[in-house]
Amino acid sequence: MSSPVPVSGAVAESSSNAVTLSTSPTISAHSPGSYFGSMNRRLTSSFTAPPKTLKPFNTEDMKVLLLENINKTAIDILNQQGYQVEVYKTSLDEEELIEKIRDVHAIGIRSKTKLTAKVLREAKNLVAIGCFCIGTNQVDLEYAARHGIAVFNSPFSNSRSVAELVIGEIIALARQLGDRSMEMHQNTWNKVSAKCWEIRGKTLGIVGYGHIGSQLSVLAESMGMSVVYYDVVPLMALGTARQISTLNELLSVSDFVTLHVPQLPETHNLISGPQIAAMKEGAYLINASRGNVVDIRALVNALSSGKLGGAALDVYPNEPAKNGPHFVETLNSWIPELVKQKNVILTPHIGGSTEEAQSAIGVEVGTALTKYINEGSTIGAVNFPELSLRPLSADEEGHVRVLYIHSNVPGVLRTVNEIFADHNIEKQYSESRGEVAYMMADIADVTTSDIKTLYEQLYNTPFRIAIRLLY
Ligand SMILES: NC(=O)c1ccc[n+]([C@@H]2O[C@H](COP(=O)([O-])OP(=O)(O)OC[C@H]3O[C@@H](n4cnc5c(N)ncnc54)[C@H](O)[C@@H]3O)[C@@H](O)[C@H]2O)c1
Ligand SMILES: O=C(O)CC[C@@H](O)C(=O)O
Repeated sequence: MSSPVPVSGAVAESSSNAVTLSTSPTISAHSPGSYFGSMNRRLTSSFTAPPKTLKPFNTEDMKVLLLENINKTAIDILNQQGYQVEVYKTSLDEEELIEKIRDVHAIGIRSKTKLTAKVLREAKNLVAIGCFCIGTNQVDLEYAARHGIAVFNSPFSNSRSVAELVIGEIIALARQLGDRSMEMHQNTWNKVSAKCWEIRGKTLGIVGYGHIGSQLSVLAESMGMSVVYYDVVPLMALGTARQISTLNELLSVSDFVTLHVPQLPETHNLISGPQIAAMKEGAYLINASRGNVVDIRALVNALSSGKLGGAALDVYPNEPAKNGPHFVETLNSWIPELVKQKNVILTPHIGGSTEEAQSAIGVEVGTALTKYINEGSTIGAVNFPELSLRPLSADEEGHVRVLYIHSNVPGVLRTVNEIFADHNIEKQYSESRGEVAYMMADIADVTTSDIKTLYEQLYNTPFRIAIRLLY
């Protein structure tokens, strides 16, 4: 544990409850030294008293790594907190990632960065992960939860962008726009109408009627399509759409089939040879969900045999970590065959890549990260119990907020409340999710020396996964 040293004058001045405790630059939320320090930040309060400045650590010690070209809105939010923010436009390969992640308290990624157990094992200081996207399959969520790392995402900020892309692709496939445009770029005039269709009156089959699927349903109906959908749970139909009880039935009645399911073991190769065989002759397949939802070899066979009239793919089993000439055979062995097929639109995972979506995601996930780091709020976490307490106000002197992540076993609250016994517990809230539970508590009548004792006692409890004390 680092030995207490006086806080700097600037911080002491800015905070009414500055204490003579500080931290080393290697501050860690998982070690007893981690809660020492100070934080110069104002919290909003629902009370008339001015907000209290919580001081979990020196903000300049807080290191955030942002990968994959995360939007400026997020960078601004994190910079405004005074964190040290390091930004990369691309993902990092595993070796570089392990090197970088050792040092940081929070990391922001999109869909390319694989935060596996192997990588997370090295992330000794990591408190939070922000997935600046919808999908969280790139993170080992369970490992993260078991090691006290909260994961946040943006569940619907890019849904509209994906739905609009799919609408564009439905028309582009029906009119063979990709091929006509490519021919013109190669100086070939090829005016044809054979197998080109209006979309009015055609049936769109949506697999997965969640945020994206249901948004798409509304757009497609407004253009005169009939919509059917298949989902593993019963869901309210929007407009005149109709839920269908089996995937095979949906496949057999749809002119266009579009996939909007998450990456799960059950959705791996959800569409393969037998499912394609169940589709209508000349139908079209669109996949903007995750790459391994479609068996691409089976798709290539169906395109070359003429069974399918075309396909649009935005996602692939293996995707390059950065822009450039990387969509080649060494990435996925079927690429040379796929790119030869007629009426196939291939896009580089851009479903959610619009200015609107990226800016909204930056705000949403950037804010969730700061609220967790500064206040302990886990609202919006995908692997943690969701909890929040109102911020402390400035007139609440001598208070400490305890954030205690622990194994979900009997007897924890009894033990913890014995540790709190000499103090008034003003608020306490606990929630579990699977094997992990999270307790937030605001404790009154706490002196500076109590903080250290409280921390040490909590640290030594057998159920502890991670602790932070904000004061
Ligand atoms: N291409 C892109 O840029 C892009 C952008 C955003 C999201 N996505 C992907 O799209 C997926 C869907 O996004 P969403 O926001 O609509 O998710 P969502 O969670 O709102 O909806 C998913 C729906 O799929 C259903 N589902 C799950 N398993 C199923 C199965 N086996 N068969 C049928 N339905 C099943 C769920 O019940 C749910 O209703 C995301 O998980 C993400 O992987 C891709
Ligand atoms: O922006 C990305 O990289 C991912 C987009 C999308 O697949 C998502 O999961 O939101």
